[in-house]
Amino acid sequence: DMEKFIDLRSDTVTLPTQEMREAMYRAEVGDDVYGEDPTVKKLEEMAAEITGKEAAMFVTSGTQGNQVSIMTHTHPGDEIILEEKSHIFTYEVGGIGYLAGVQTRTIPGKKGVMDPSEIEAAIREDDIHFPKTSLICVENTHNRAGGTVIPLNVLKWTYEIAQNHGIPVHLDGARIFNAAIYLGVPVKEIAKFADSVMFCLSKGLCAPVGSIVAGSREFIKRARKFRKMLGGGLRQAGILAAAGIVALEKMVGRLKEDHENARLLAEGLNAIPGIFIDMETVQTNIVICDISGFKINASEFAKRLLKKGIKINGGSGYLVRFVTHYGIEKKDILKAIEAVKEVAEEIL
Ligand SMILES: Cc1ncc(COP(=O)(O)O)c(CN[C@H](C(=O)O)[C@H](C)O)c1O
Repeated sequence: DMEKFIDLRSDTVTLPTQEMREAMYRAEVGDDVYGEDPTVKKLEEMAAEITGKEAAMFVTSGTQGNQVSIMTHTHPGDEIILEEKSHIFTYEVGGIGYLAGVQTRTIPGKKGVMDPSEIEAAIREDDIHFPKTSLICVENTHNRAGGTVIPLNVLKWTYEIAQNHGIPVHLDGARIFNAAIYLGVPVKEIAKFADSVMFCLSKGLCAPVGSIVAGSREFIKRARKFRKMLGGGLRQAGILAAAGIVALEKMVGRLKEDHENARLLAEGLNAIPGIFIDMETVQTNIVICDISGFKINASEFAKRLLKKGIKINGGSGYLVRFVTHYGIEKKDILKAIEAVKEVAEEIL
């Protein structure tokens, strides 16, 4: 059973709180395809206000939110600029090619952050041979870089370059609330440097399902049709949106505990011979470790930790990710550090 494991695979594993379950049970609902679900509408209005956008739309997942945003911003045959290890490029099943029909121009980021001058250099000029660059995607926090935050001045600079070229910016803000807590600013101070923003209710904020896309009224109107096309037109979705409302009202402030737990974990792991962590990347709730010093890969390492009651994702490489979240307490962090120490002693 899940209970006996300390699950550090992802913040996607968070379970809904009792308060969310009660709100879901009591939710006032209607047919959201007709725009008649009062709870979905309330969530969308809250999300628009929080992001400082004109409108917002409930979507079934972060992936659906990113895909629908890209379909809305672009035309088939366009080129989009995004970071080479971004979620949109790495983990969305090639959806942007299949659904939006766009090609990608990836740029290697530093700690997940693309250099705005490299973005500008990648924008296509007007030439009979060239596709049009029609979107720039940024990810904040950046998952594979270790949950790193884009400095606000860099995000502003990126947005100014995009605006100078008449190109929209989409912000994959799956963990934008983590970024806002880290920076000590309201979410809208980040979201103002993007035309569309996606954020997840179902990760650190603990809702069982769903994400939000926010943008101009006109953008959301068109995005709603692409969502419908993908089968995302939901009926009495207020059952799900009710949990999202609790997430936004009650679960944001506590994210700093996840950040403190990640820092505690990183400091403990980094002291173990065979593990290397770039502590500058430990900013929010994700810890990426290089275990090549153990001479076993991520899958073998994950297997050994599983035997000690710790769940992390495997993989063929030598980078492993630990993610802290609502279900993880300080005692679990200390147990995880002990378990890794035992694995290190078995190996070294
Ligand atoms: C930056 C970012 N943007 C989008 C998504 C997609 O969200 P979902 O489609 O899983 O709701 C994720 C999920 N990330 C998940 C995780 O981290 O465990 C997996 C990798 O898909 C994400 O990290």
